[in-house]
Amino acid sequence: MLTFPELNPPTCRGRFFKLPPNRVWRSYQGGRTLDEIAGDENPADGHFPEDWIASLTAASNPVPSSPDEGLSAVELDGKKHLLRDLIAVDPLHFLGRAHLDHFGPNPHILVKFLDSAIRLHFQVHPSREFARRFLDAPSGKTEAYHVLGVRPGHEGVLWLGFQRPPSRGELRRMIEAQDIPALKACFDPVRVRPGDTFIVPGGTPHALGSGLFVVEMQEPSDLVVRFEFERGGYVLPESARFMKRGLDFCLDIFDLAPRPLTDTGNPFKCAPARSRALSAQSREDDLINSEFFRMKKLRVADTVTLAPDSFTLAIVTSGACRATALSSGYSATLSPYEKIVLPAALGPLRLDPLAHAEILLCQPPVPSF
Ligand SMILES: O=P(O)(O)OC[C@H]1O[C@](O)(CO)[C@@H](O)[C@@H]1O
Repeated sequence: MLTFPELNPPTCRGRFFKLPPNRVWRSYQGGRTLDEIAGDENPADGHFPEDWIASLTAASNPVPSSPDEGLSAVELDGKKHLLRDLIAVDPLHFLGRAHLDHFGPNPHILVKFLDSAIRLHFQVHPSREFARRFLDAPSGKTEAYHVLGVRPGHEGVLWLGFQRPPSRGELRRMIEAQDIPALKACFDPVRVRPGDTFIVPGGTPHALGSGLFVVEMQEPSDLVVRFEFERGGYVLPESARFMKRGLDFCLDIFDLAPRPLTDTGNPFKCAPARSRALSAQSREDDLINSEFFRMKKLRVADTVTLAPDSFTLAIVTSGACRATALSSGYSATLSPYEKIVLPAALGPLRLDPLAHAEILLCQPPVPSF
């Protein structure tokens, strides 16, 4: 076990941890909404359109801004520590025995606020199976989006799966020629609204549209094949297109099955699977319960007590509340868009709403998967 002079298990116990903004460089532009949330006097879109939350995953960028880019930090007794280091001194407390035995000393999820000013590059991520078999990586990048907002003046669309898939040869031609109209014609964009949730399995060609503000949850990796080379005036260097493996290797990642969207069904949309009362006026909905991650939505209108069974990331998506760890009395007010890490062994957490609050709970998969 690692030890740090000022970090030891007792200092981590009996409390939860607020996560400050952790902005990450990306090749597309956005981030104005994140600036506004941070209280920036001159909010503006730029190349920091994402906030990586509870991240132990390093960003893979053409020119890294810092070696720790992507890794979340927390403040403890006035000092900043990487969440990775905090978990390393007390992994059993943060993750629990079953998780630790099954997944190792890592929360095994990556969560982000993603705030797009423009449509992202068309891209595809490897599935877990592909990553393990051909990339020597433990995780692929199945991902999910929970839509929080659509900027005024933007349509609010996602491009998910090929509705009219090209053959492998046609796809190679479109990518080599950067025939974007032909690539676009393979998709029917999907209109989205705040509150919608989508899951995008690894292998699915996709792009998030412009003006979206979402909570994105994914397997903990930054593996991406970007098959559109220019967006918003930024041209991706060769090394950032095909994971340095070449186009032919990457064509095997694509799911080329047709993914039709019908009036009654969108194969990527998640219907709330289960809803249960937490108290007289508060509810919990299961949005996603998959082998990759779990996401729940709480609507808190009166006092509730939660007893999470694993490492949990809680994000206030509207309203505000006071959170109290009952084992210690440690408490804090949570405002809109604040996020906290709850160690698996924290014990019961009481939430007293200050204004009707909506809270997303993001968790690793149950270890039996
Ligand atoms: O191509 P870029 O700028 O790295 O963007 C990749 C982004 O796309 C996503 O995979 C969403 O599709 C994000 O998780 C990721 O950060």
